[in-house]
Amino acid sequence: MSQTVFEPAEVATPQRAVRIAVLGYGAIGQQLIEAIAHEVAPQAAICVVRRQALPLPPVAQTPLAVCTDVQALLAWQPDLVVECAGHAAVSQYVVPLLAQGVDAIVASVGALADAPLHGLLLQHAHVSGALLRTVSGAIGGLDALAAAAPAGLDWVRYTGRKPPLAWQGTPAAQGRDLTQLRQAETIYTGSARAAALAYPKNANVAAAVALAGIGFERTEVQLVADPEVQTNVHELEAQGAFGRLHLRIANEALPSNPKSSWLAALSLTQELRRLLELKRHRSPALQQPPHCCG
Ligand SMILES: NC(=O)C1=CN([C@@H]2O[C@H](COP(=O)(O)OP(=O)(O)OC[C@H]3O[C@@H](n4cnc5c(N)ncnc54)[C@H](OP(=O)(O)O)[C@@H]3O)[C@@H](O)[C@H]2O)C=CC1
Ligand SMILES: O=C([O-])CC(=O)C(=O)O
Repeated sequence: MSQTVFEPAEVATPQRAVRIAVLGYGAIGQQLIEAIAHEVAPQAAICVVRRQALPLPPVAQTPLAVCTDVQALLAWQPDLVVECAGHAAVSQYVVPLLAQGVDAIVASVGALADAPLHGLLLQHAHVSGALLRTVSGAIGGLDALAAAAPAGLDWVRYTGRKPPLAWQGTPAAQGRDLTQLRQAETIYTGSARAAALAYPKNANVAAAVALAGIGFERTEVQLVADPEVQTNVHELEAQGAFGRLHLRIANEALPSNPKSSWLAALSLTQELRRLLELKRHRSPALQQPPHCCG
């Protein structure tokens, strides 16, 4: 018998495989799917949501279904959705899926800087009972920040420092030749809200820090293009009644996208592990071989 994500002894009445929808097949999505198929949930049915209906080869013998619209995805009845496609996919897919009671894990945390969208997500999760999880992504220490917040935080600062190449295609490239940068240049200072909205592919971490700590307006953000660094460096500093926090993390970027850190993909995978574990306790029947859409 092939291996399942759940311990067979713990499964009362096997009925079907857990169905995981993955939004986006880019640098993070491909890492995530490899992890699901090889280790996290080898018997899961996976449906990949793409902008175009391009077929995908199976990963570790797991057939990958492909959907290109929300109606087809809803018809497939996913048990949970993992978003790694960008801010637009949050409103396009996560909102209607949450409304239908589908648990969601969101990597594009910066999308929640759009206050009406954030409100809608929370409302749908509340009404449908679905879980909405955002990831710490490319940073860490958010558990400490969240724990410290109720006791009072005086200030929270986040600095995102990446090589110039990682800022191509962003407002940082306007009026500036990033390839000619010889020293570190601050390309943004301001609130986490404005950072997340202006840099949707680079400031999701700023949004995650804001959500964990003192919110989008009060979280101070600095973004730096730095030719001296080879990694994506994230720094979190905070002071409050608890004491003082300073965390610095130097992340390897994913080979196919210099903007995105490998840790972001690992963090999404870890959140998926946690959610599957929770779902296993809630509905032990989720385990049998898949029946895919697409
Ligand atoms: N929280 C964190 O720490 C981090 C969060 N992120 C978030 O994760 C996202 C994905 O990162 P990454 O994988 O590196 O990015 P990539 O650009 O490598 O991949 C994004 C993928 O999403 C697809 N896509 C884009 N829009 C849609 C849509 N509306 N519907 C379906 N698919 C879509 C793209 O498809 P196509 O090929 O057709 O263009 C592409 O395959 C980022 O945009 C960012 O928002 C990223 C890094 C860190
Ligand atoms: O992956 C990273 O290093 C961080 C990132 O892009 C983001 O915060 O959006």
